[in-house]
Amino acid sequence: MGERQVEFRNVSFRYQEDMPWVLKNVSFTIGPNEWVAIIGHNGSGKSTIAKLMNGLLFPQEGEIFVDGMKVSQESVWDIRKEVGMVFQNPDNQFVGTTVRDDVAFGMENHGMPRDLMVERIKESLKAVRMEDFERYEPHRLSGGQKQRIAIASVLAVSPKFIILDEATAMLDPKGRKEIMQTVREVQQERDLSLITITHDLQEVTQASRVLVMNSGEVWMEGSPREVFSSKDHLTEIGLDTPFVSKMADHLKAEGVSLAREPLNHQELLEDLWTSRSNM
Ligand SMILES: Nc1ncnc2c1ncn2[C@@H]1O[C@H](COP(=O)(O)OP(=O)(O)OP(=O)(O)O)[C@@H](O)[C@H]1O
Repeated sequence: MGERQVEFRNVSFRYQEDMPWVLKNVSFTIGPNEWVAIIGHNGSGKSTIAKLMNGLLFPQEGEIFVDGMKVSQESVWDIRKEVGMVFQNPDNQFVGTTVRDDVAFGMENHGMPRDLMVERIKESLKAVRMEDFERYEPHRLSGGQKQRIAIASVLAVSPKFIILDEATAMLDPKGRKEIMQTVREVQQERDLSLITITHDLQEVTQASRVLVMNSGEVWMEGSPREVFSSKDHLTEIGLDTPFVSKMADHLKAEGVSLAREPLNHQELLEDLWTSRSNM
Protein backbone atom coordinates (compact mmCIF):
# COMPACT_ATOMS: atom_id res chain seq x y z
CA MET A 1 0.00 0.00 0.00
CA GLY A 2 1.50 3.26 -1.13
CA GLU A 3 2.24 6.41 0.81
CA ARG A 4 0.08 9.46 0.19
CA GLN A 5 -2.99 7.45 -0.68
CA VAL A 6 -6.23 6.20 0.79
CA GLU A 7 -7.06 2.62 -0.02
CA PHE A 8 -10.31 0.77 0.65
CA ARG A 9 -9.72 -2.96 0.29
CA ASN A 10 -12.87 -5.11 0.09
CA VAL A 11 -14.60 -3.07 2.77
CA SER A 12 -18.03 -4.11 4.07
CA PHE A 13 -19.84 -2.26 6.82
CA ARG A 14 -23.13 -2.35 8.70
CA TYR A 15 -24.23 -0.16 11.59
CA GLN A 16 -25.52 -3.12 13.63
CA GLU A 17 -25.31 -6.87 13.34
CA ASP A 18 -29.05 -7.25 12.79
CA MET A 19 -29.11 -4.52 10.12
CA PRO A 20 -28.40 -4.81 6.38
CA TRP A 21 -24.92 -4.15 5.01
CA VAL A 22 -24.53 -0.48 4.13
CA LEU A 23 -21.27 -1.02 2.20
CA LYS A 24 -20.59 -4.23 0.32
CA ASN A 25 -17.09 -5.20 -0.73
CA VAL A 26 -16.01 -1.66 -1.59
CA SER A 27 -12.53 -1.21 -3.06
CA PHE A 28 -10.92 1.95 -4.43
CA THR A 29 -7.77 4.04 -4.13
CA ILE A 30 -7.35 7.80 -3.91
CA GLY A 31 -3.92 9.04 -4.91
CA PRO A 32 -1.87 12.16 -4.15
CA ASN A 33 -3.30 15.48 -5.41
CA GLU A 34 -6.42 13.82 -6.77
CA TRP A 35 -9.87 15.32 -6.47
CA VAL A 36 -12.33 12.46 -6.24
CA ALA A 37 -16.05 13.24 -6.22
CA ILE A 38 -18.34 10.60 -4.71
CA ILE A 39 -21.91 10.67 -6.01
CA GLY A 40 -24.93 8.43 -5.54
CA HIS A 41 -28.44 8.35 -4.21
CA ASN A 42 -29.42 9.23 -0.66
CA GLY A 43 -28.53 6.25 1.46
CA SER A 44 -26.08 4.73 -1.04
CA GLY A 45 -23.29 4.83 1.56
CA LYS A 46 -21.33 8.00 0.71
CA SER A 47 -21.17 9.50 4.22
CA THR A 48 -20.38 6.10 5.68
CA ILE A 49 -17.33 5.94 3.38
CA ALA A 50 -16.25 9.37 4.64
CA LYS A 51 -16.63 8.33 8.29
CA LEU A 52 -14.67 5.13 7.72
CA MET A 53 -11.91 7.13 6.08
CA ASN A 54 -11.08 9.10 9.21
CA GLY A 55 -11.83 6.47 11.81
CA LEU A 56 -15.22 7.68 13.03
CA LEU A 57 -16.38 4.16 12.12
CA PHE A 58 -14.48 0.89 11.53
CA PRO A 59 -15.31 -1.80 8.95
CA GLN A 60 -16.42 -5.29 9.99
CA GLU A 61 -14.81 -6.71 6.85
CA GLY A 62 -11.89 -5.58 4.72
CA GLU A 63 -9.24 -2.99 5.47
CA ILE A 64 -8.66 0.72 5.00
CA PHE A 65 -5.20 2.25 4.70
CA VAL A 66 -4.36 5.94 4.93
CA ASP A 67 -0.86 6.95 4.00
CA GLY A 68 0.31 3.37 4.56
CA MET A 69 -1.34 3.14 8.04
CA LYS A 70 -4.20 0.74 8.67
CA VAL A 71 -7.24 2.54 10.11
CA SER A 72 -7.91 1.05 13.56
CA GLN A 73 -8.73 2.08 17.14
CA GLU A 74 -4.98 2.27 17.80
CA SER A 75 -4.12 4.46 14.81
CA VAL A 76 -7.15 6.74 14.93
CA TRP A 77 -5.38 9.89 16.19
CA ASP A 78 -2.65 9.56 13.59
CA ILE A 79 -5.29 8.95 10.93
CA ARG A 80 -7.20 12.09 11.90
CA LYS A 81 -4.05 14.15 11.50
CA GLU A 82 -3.93 12.97 7.89
CA VAL A 83 -7.64 13.09 7.04
CA GLY A 84 -9.65 16.23 7.76
CA MET A 85 -13.39 16.32 7.39
CA VAL A 86 -15.93 19.12 6.89
CA PHE A 87 -19.64 18.36 7.20
CA GLN A 88 -22.78 19.93 5.84
CA ASN A 89 -23.91 21.92 8.84
CA PRO A 90 -21.21 24.28 10.13
CA ASP A 91 -23.13 25.04 13.33
CA ASN A 92 -22.60 21.47 14.51
CA GLN A 93 -18.84 21.78 14.14
CA PHE A 94 -18.18 24.87 16.26
CA VAL A 95 -16.80 24.39 19.74
CA GLY A 96 -14.97 27.65 20.48
CA THR A 97 -16.40 31.02 21.48
CA THR A 98 -14.24 32.82 18.93
CA VAL A 99 -13.03 31.90 15.47
CA ARG A 100 -9.49 31.74 16.85
CA ASP A 101 -10.46 29.28 19.65
CA ASP A 102 -12.30 27.22 17.18
CA VAL A 103 -9.39 26.85 14.79
CA ALA A 104 -7.12 26.13 17.79
CA PHE A 105 -9.34 23.31 19.06
CA GLY A 106 -8.31 20.63 16.58
CA MET A 107 -4.64 21.46 17.08
CA GLU A 108 -5.02 21.27 20.88
CA ASN A 109 -6.42 17.78 20.45
CA HIS A 110 -3.27 16.83 18.63
CA GLY A 111 -1.10 18.42 21.31
CA MET A 112 0.60 20.98 19.11
CA PRO A 113 3.03 23.45 20.70
CA ARG A 114 1.59 26.92 21.34
CA ASP A 115 3.94 28.85 19.01
CA LEU A 116 3.13 26.58 16.12
CA MET A 117 -0.59 26.93 16.90
CA VAL A 118 -0.48 30.72 16.70
CA GLU A 119 1.32 30.51 13.37
CA ARG A 120 -1.07 27.88 11.98
CA ILE A 121 -4.18 29.84 13.02
CA LYS A 122 -2.98 32.83 11.01
CA GLU A 123 -1.89 30.73 8.04
CA SER A 124 -5.05 28.70 7.77
CA LEU A 125 -7.39 31.68 8.22
CA LYS A 126 -5.44 33.47 5.51
CA ALA A 127 -5.76 30.47 3.19
CA VAL A 128 -9.58 30.68 3.38
CA ARG A 129 -9.51 34.51 3.27
CA MET A 130 -10.80 34.93 6.84
CA GLU A 131 -7.72 36.47 8.45
CA ASP A 132 -9.68 39.51 9.66
CA PHE A 133 -12.18 37.39 11.61
CA GLU A 134 -9.93 35.85 14.28
CA ARG A 135 -11.77 37.49 17.19
CA TYR A 136 -15.29 37.07 15.83
CA GLU A 137 -17.89 34.86 17.45
CA PRO A 138 -18.61 32.03 15.00
CA HIS A 139 -22.40 32.31 15.33
CA ARG A 140 -22.27 35.86 13.94
CA LEU A 141 -20.82 34.70 10.63
CA SER A 142 -22.69 33.88 7.41
CA GLY A 143 -23.09 30.25 6.27
CA GLY A 144 -20.26 30.60 3.76
CA GLN A 145 -17.95 32.23 6.31
CA LYS A 146 -18.72 29.47 8.81
CA GLN A 147 -17.74 26.84 6.29
CA ARG A 148 -14.52 28.72 5.58
CA ILE A 149 -13.72 28.58 9.30
CA ALA A 150 -14.54 24.87 9.41
CA ILE A 151 -12.13 24.36 6.50
CA ALA A 152 -9.47 26.51 8.22
CA SER A 153 -9.79 24.36 11.37
CA VAL A 154 -9.11 21.28 9.28
CA LEU A 155 -6.21 22.92 7.41
CA ALA A 156 -4.56 23.99 10.67
CA VAL A 157 -3.85 20.36 11.52
CA SER A 158 -2.12 20.08 8.12
CA PRO A 159 -3.83 16.98 6.73
CA LYS A 160 -2.97 15.30 3.42
CA PHE A 161 -6.59 14.44 2.64
CA ILE A 162 -9.67 16.62 3.02
CA ILE A 163 -13.18 15.26 2.80
CA LEU A 164 -16.02 17.70 2.15
CA ASP A 165 -19.25 15.84 2.93
CA GLU A 166 -21.99 17.99 1.38
CA ALA A 167 -20.02 20.89 2.85
CA THR A 168 -21.43 23.45 0.43
CA ALA A 169 -24.98 22.08 0.28
CA MET A 170 -26.45 24.78 2.50
CA LEU A 171 -24.92 27.66 0.53
CA ASP A 172 -26.33 29.52 -2.46
CA PRO A 173 -24.72 28.83 -5.87
CA LYS A 174 -22.42 31.85 -5.58
CA GLY A 175 -21.25 30.90 -2.07
CA ARG A 176 -20.76 27.33 -3.21
CA LYS A 177 -18.62 28.39 -6.14
CA GLU A 178 -16.50 30.71 -3.99
CA ILE A 179 -15.82 28.04 -1.38
CA MET A 180 -14.87 25.48 -4.02
CA GLN A 181 -12.54 27.98 -5.64
CA THR A 182 -10.82 28.59 -2.30
CA VAL A 183 -10.61 24.86 -1.60
CA ARG A 184 -9.05 24.25 -5.02
CA GLU A 185 -6.45 26.96 -4.45
CA VAL A 186 -5.55 25.51 -1.07
CA GLN A 187 -5.48 22.00 -2.52
CA GLN A 188 -2.99 23.01 -5.18
CA GLU A 189 -0.84 25.15 -2.89
CA ARG A 190 -0.62 22.47 -0.21
CA ASP A 191 -0.56 19.39 -2.42
CA LEU A 192 -3.66 17.86 -0.87
CA SER A 193 -6.00 15.13 -2.05
CA LEU A 194 -9.61 16.19 -2.03
CA ILE A 195 -12.67 13.98 -1.61
CA THR A 196 -16.03 15.66 -2.14
CA ILE A 197 -19.46 14.18 -1.56
CA THR A 198 -21.98 16.29 -3.41
CA HIS A 199 -25.19 16.45 -5.38
CA ASP A 200 -23.89 19.43 -7.40
CA LEU A 201 -23.19 17.88 -10.80
CA GLN A 202 -21.52 21.00 -12.17
CA GLU A 203 -19.02 20.70 -9.35
CA VAL A 204 -18.51 16.99 -10.12
CA THR A 205 -17.48 17.79 -13.71
CA GLN A 206 -14.42 19.58 -12.32
CA ALA A 207 -13.14 16.63 -10.27
CA SER A 208 -10.29 14.47 -11.56
CA ARG A 209 -12.21 11.26 -10.89
CA VAL A 210 -15.77 10.26 -9.98
CA LEU A 211 -16.90 7.33 -7.86
CA VAL A 212 -20.56 6.43 -8.33
CA MET A 213 -22.13 4.58 -5.40
CA ASN A 214 -25.31 2.53 -5.62
CA SER A 215 -26.81 0.51 -2.74
CA GLY A 216 -23.49 0.28 -0.95
CA GLU A 217 -21.48 -0.79 -3.99
CA VAL A 218 -19.12 1.03 -6.34
CA TRP A 219 -21.35 1.20 -9.43
CA MET A 220 -18.96 3.06 -11.69
CA GLU A 221 -15.61 4.80 -11.50
CA GLY A 222 -13.87 7.03 -14.04
CA SER A 223 -13.14 10.56 -15.19
CA PRO A 224 -16.15 12.92 -15.21
CA ARG A 225 -16.22 12.63 -19.01
CA GLU A 226 -16.28 8.83 -18.87
CA VAL A 227 -18.94 8.76 -16.18
CA PHE A 228 -21.24 11.33 -17.77
CA SER A 229 -20.83 9.69 -21.19
CA SER A 230 -22.34 6.51 -19.73
CA LYS A 231 -25.76 8.08 -19.38
CA ASP A 232 -27.67 4.82 -19.65
CA HIS A 233 -25.69 3.44 -16.77
CA LEU A 234 -26.49 6.50 -14.66
CA THR A 235 -30.18 6.68 -15.54
CA GLU A 236 -30.48 2.97 -14.73
CA ILE A 237 -29.93 3.91 -11.08
CA GLY A 238 -31.94 7.13 -11.39
CA LEU A 239 -29.03 9.57 -11.35
CA ASP A 240 -29.11 12.83 -13.26
CA THR A 241 -26.48 14.24 -15.65
CA PRO A 242 -25.22 17.86 -15.84
CA PHE A 243 -27.25 20.42 -17.78
CA VAL A 244 -24.61 20.77 -20.53
CA SER A 245 -24.57 17.02 -20.99
CA LYS A 246 -28.36 16.98 -21.51
CA MET A 247 -28.12 19.88 -23.90
CA ALA A 248 -25.49 17.95 -25.92
CA ASP A 249 -27.91 14.99 -26.15
CA HIS A 250 -30.66 17.22 -27.56
CA LEU A 251 -28.26 18.63 -30.12
CA LYS A 252 -27.09 15.16 -31.14
CA ALA A 253 -30.72 14.08 -31.51
CA GLU A 254 -31.13 17.01 -33.92
CA GLY A 255 -28.22 15.68 -35.99
CA VAL A 256 -25.42 17.91 -34.66
CA SER A 257 -22.22 15.91 -34.35
CA LEU A 258 -20.09 16.70 -31.33
CA ALA A 259 -16.52 15.47 -30.95
CA ARG A 260 -16.76 14.65 -27.23
CA GLU A 261 -19.00 14.66 -24.18
CA PRO A 262 -18.87 18.36 -23.20
CA LEU A 263 -18.45 19.01 -19.48
CA ASN A 264 -19.11 22.75 -19.45
CA HIS A 265 -20.50 25.54 -21.59
CA GLN A 266 -17.08 26.45 -22.91
CA GLU A 267 -16.45 22.93 -24.22
CA LEU A 268 -19.91 22.77 -25.79
CA LEU A 269 -19.34 26.07 -27.58
CA GLU A 270 -15.92 24.94 -28.82
CA ASP A 271 -17.40 21.67 -30.14
CA LEU A 272 -20.28 23.48 -31.84
CA TRP A 273 -17.80 25.81 -33.47
CA THR A 274 -15.71 22.87 -34.75
CA SER A 275 -18.79 21.04 -35.95
CA ARG A 276 -19.95 24.17 -37.83
CA SER A 277 -16.55 24.67 -39.48
CA ASN A 278 -16.63 21.03 -40.66
CA MET A 279 -20.01 21.43 -42.34
N1 LIG B 1 -26.01 5.94 12.53
C1 LIG B 1 -26.67 5.11 11.72
N2 LIG B 1 -27.34 4.03 12.24
C2 LIG B 1 -28.00 3.19 11.44
N3 LIG B 1 -28.09 3.32 10.09
C3 LIG B 1 -27.47 4.36 9.54
C4 LIG B 1 -26.73 5.31 10.32
N4 LIG B 1 -26.23 6.26 9.48
C5 LIG B 1 -26.62 5.91 8.23
N5 LIG B 1 -27.36 4.77 8.26
C6 LIG B 1 -27.94 4.08 7.11
O1 LIG B 1 -26.87 3.65 6.28
C7 LIG B 1 -27.21 3.82 4.90
C8 LIG B 1 -26.15 4.65 4.20
O2 LIG B 1 -26.16 5.96 4.77
P1 LIG B 1 -25.15 7.09 4.32
O3 LIG B 1 -25.43 8.27 5.20
O4 LIG B 1 -23.78 6.56 4.26
O5 LIG B 1 -25.65 7.39 2.85
P2 LIG B 1 -25.40 8.66 1.92
O6 LIG B 1 -25.17 8.10 0.56
O7 LIG B 1 -24.36 9.52 2.50
O8 LIG B 1 -26.80 9.39 1.96
P3 LIG B 1 -27.16 10.98 1.93
O9 LIG B 1 -26.92 11.43 0.52
O10 LIG B 1 -28.59 10.98 2.32
O11 LIG B 1 -26.27 11.63 2.95
C9 LIG B 1 -28.61 4.41 4.86
O12 LIG B 1 -29.53 3.37 4.67
C10 LIG B 1 -28.77 5.02 6.24
O13 LIG B 1 -30.11 5.00 6.63
